[in-house]
Amino acid sequence: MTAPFDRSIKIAPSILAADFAAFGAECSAVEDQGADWIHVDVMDGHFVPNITFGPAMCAALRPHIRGVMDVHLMIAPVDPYIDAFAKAGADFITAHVEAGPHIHRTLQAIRAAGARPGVALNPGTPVETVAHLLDLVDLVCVMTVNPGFGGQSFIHSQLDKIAALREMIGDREIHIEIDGGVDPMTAPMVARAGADALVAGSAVFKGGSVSNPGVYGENIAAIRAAAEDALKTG
Ligand SMILES: O=C(CO)[C@H](O)[C@H](O)COP(=O)(O)O
Ligand SMILES: [Fe+2]
Repeated sequence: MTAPFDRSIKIAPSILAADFAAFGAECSAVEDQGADWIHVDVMDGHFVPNITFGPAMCAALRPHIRGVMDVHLMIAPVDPYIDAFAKAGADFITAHVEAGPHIHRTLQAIRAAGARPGVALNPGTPVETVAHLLDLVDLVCVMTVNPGFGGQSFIHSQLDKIAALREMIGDREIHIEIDGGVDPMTAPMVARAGADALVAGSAVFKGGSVSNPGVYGENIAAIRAAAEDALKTG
C-alpha cells in the first residue's frame, strides 16, 4: 500500500547555508532537530554563477540522511548527469525548466532512473511553462530568489505565481516547493498561497552549529509554526 500524499508543511533545510566542512554532521543535526527533507543545491558555474558540488557529494551524504534527499539541479545540461544523481540516492531530482529545450524528456528520464521528478521555475519564468509537464512531476519548485546564492531577499512578486500554480495543480499529488528567502516572515505568505515544502537555508542554519544544534531546532520550529498558524487563521 502506498503512503497517502503528504500535504502538510515540510521544512527542507538547504545545506548551502551549512558548514561545508561538516556536511554529514550538519544533515544529521538538522534532521534530529525536526527537518523533514534535506535540500541539496547543485550548481555548475554555467547555469548559475556559482559552483557547489556534484553526485559524488550526494552519494557521500546519503548515509547521513535518514529521510528525503531533495536534489535541486542548477546545471545545464541536465540529462548526462541524471543517472549519477539517481544512483547517488536522490529521492527528488529537480531540473530547471530553463536548463534546456527538452525538459519534458529530462523529466521522463528522471522517473526512468528511479527518482521522483521535480521542475523548477526561475522568478522571471511564467507559471504556464509547466502546464504541460504536470503529468510528469511530483514537485514544482518556485524560486523566490534568482538561483545561485543563499541569503538573498524573497521576491514578493512570486506569490501570485504560487497561487496560480496551486490552481493549476488542482487535486494532483504534486508538492509545491518554495526556494529562496523563506523565513518566519515569508513562510506565512507562501503557505497561504499554497506551498507545502519550504526550503530554508540561512533561516535554519543562522546562529547554530553541529555543537549547538538546538538553535536549528528553534529556527525550524519558528518557520513551521509561522506557516501552520497562517493556514489555521487563513
Ligand atoms: O537554490 C538555492 C539558491 O539558488 C537555495 O536553495 C536557496 O537560496 C536557499 O537559501 P536561503 O534560504 O538562504 O535563501
Ligand atoms: Fe535550492
